[in-house]
Amino acid sequence: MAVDLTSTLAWTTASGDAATMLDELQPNILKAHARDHLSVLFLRFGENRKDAAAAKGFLAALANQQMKSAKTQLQEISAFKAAGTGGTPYVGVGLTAAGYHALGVKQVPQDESFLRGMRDPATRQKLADPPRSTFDPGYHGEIHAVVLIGDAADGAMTARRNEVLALLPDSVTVLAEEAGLGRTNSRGEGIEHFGYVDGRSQPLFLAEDVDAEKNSTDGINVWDPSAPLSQVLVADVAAPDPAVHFGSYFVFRKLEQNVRRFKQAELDLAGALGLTGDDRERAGAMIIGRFEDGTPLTTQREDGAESPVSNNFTYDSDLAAAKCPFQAHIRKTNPRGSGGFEEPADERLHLMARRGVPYGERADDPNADVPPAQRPSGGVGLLFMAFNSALGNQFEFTQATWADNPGFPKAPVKPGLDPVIGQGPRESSEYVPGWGGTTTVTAPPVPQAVTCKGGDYFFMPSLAFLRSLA
Ligand code: HEM
Ligand SMILES: [Mn+2]
Repeated sequence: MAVDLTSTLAWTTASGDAATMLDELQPNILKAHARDHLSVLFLRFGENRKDAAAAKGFLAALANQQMKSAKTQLQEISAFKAAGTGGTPYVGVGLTAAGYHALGVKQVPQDESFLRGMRDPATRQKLADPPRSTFDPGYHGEIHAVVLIGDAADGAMTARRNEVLALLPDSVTVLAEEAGLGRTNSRGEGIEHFGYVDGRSQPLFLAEDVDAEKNSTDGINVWDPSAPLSQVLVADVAAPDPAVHFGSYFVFRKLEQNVRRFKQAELDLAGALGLTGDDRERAGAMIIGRFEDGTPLTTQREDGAESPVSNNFTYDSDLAAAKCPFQAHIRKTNPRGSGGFEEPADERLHLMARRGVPYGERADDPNADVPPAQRPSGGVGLLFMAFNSALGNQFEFTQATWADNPGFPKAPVKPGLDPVIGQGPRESSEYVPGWGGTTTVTAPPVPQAVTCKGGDYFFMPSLAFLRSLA
């Protein structure tokens, strides 16, 4: 039976075409792979025919020797849960449209944004991206491929990275390498550099994951995180059998975080809204939409909602944004049915599988109450990564039509840009200082503290395609 893309997949009982699909799909797409230690290598292939052959040999060797399937990843997770058995490192590979061209592969994934690439002026304009010349040097030129090597442990990741590098032919250049380093708060939840729990809200593609969410977190009866496979998987047209060989479009963005500026902005907003004492923490929550510990601002006026971090909420009891501002990052990027421009079912289609990892080292504790001057102003950030089945309707839509659009969501007053990731001119926004109150205060714009320093669009093909290159 053909792979049913219209719903979630029960992987433990998958058979036939669905089982083959899992055997040939890369890990980390349907479910996040452990990757607190991550190396991201950006590659460029050589120019001539011989170089293309060498690059193909490299990709096939990676698939044959270093990569595992989505199926194996899921089995490893089960084994770990059952017996604590450790898993193997993740190796993932993606190609840009230019990469397919350089390899001389005729069948190329056809997503329009992918074909244009992130370097294209039209893409840059659409996303309101800074000029490519301001990106880190490794991202100035044409990128052909990305290789991700990830593991829970540094040692295993580094060993695997060195094995991957040893396979590289001389004609393949490493243009850039990023080092992802996961961070956790005192409860062991993953956080980003501004100090907030991240990676919590995700579309879930596996029926088993939806069940786990239902039974071992705050539930799924208010916000249903399930998403059909069609929201992440795409037939791999270059593979031997696109009916069972699938891949996914992969967005990578190196987003530098000026933590000092952001933490100052939290203080400034608390001041502008007249928040006092512990309640000053609410300023940052108004920017993100969750408190640092992940407590959703729309459900609670203070932090402390117990672990596991809640995700079973919508904005239905907060349609006037008296609790959580319209412009808060998580309300802009997932209005949960309250955006006002689309039917809730259509609005959900913009969600993507986020797989980001922080990068950069710092001396201070992100959650400590220290003056902004003691915070890093550069050198740290988020390696934003996400899997999409349609870049234009997911990542690009979220960035351009939601985050960068001052008129989203539909509201009595213009919400303004997403204070975290919005790109473009910022104007003042409205806030309700008293949680659930009626009085509104206008505060100056939160300054931009996230800057894109690199990135591209890739397709992460099936293992069958990669092996077929030999
Ligand atoms: C440095 C940049 C960024 C930071 C610091 C950041 C931070 C966060 C945090 C703290 C959360 C809440 C945790 C969670 O619900 O998982 C979150 C959620 C989210 N972010 Fe970001 N983010 C960044 C970039 C982006 C970008 C570039 C996009 C997309 C264009 C994005 C889209 C989302 C989405 C869709 C959610 C989930 C919202 C929900 O379902 O409630 N983020 N982000
Ligand atoms: Mn704080």
